[in-house]
Amino acid sequence: MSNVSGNLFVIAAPSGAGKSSLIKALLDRHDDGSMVVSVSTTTRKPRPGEVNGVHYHFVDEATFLQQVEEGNFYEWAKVFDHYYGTSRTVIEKTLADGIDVFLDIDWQGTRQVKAAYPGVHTIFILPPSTEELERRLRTRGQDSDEVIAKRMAKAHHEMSHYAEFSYLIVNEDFEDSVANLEHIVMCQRMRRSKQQIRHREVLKDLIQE
Ligand SMILES: Nc1ncnc2c1ncn2[C@@H]1O[C@H](COP(=O)(O)OP(=O)(O)OP(=O)(O)O)[C@@H](O)[C@H]1O
Ligand SMILES: Nc1nc2c(ncn2[C@@H]2O[C@H](COP(=O)(O)O)[C@@H](O)[C@H]2O)c(=O)[nH]1
Repeated sequence: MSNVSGNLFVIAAPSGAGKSSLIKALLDRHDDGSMVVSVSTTTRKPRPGEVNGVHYHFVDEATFLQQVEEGNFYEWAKVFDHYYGTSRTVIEKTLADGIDVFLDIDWQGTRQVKAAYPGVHTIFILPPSTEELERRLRTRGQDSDEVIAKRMAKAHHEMSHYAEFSYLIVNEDFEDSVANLEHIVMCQRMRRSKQQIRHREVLKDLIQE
């Protein structure tokens, strides 16, 4: 990917730790169109209130696998028995337009993104405890006991990958966590714009000579 000017951020966490809520809160604070969350494609069935094209692009398995064959995904993985993937063209176009992009994906997808785009900023969200994680999944009230049990059974494995990420946030107090996430994002934005100013200065000098 060349001439990329937006920043790419991956946020991963065990299911229920709060990553979608944190991304949403950050986007609500910065509603100027400078950052977006990528809408993934999935074979999972919509939860009550989930809207096709807003929360996910909901497709059947055959459609998903055809898109895999066609190379449409930037990354994809099977998570909790369902397929999930990130659209390649949307990511590349949004970044090229100078917009920061958040990917709410699992550790398998994160590995693929790191391999494709080493400049990605990776953030892992931890719950304060296993008990609190389960409480959050239950109070979210959107998954059956069976689904919650499956997600809790996979939580420790997901968390065992935390060291593959550049930043860790323990999501205990929600507002503190949003502030930490915002701090990481703003620091990376500033770094990127300083780099771009420096590149422009160097190019100007070189072209004048
Ligand atoms: N710091 C927090 N304290 C208390 N509750 C929280 C906190 N952060 C998030 N929650 C709540 O926990 C529940 C799970 O959050 P959320 O849906 O954002 O998790 P997630 O990591 O995106 O899960 P999934 O991977 O399944 O999509 C939600 O009901 C949310 O309001
Ligand atoms: N590798 C990918 N993982 C994804 C993607 N979209 C979501 N996810 C992860 O799946 C689980 C479950 O999500 P849920 O909405 O069913 O609760 C969670 O860890 C997500 O981060 C994706 O495009 N690629």
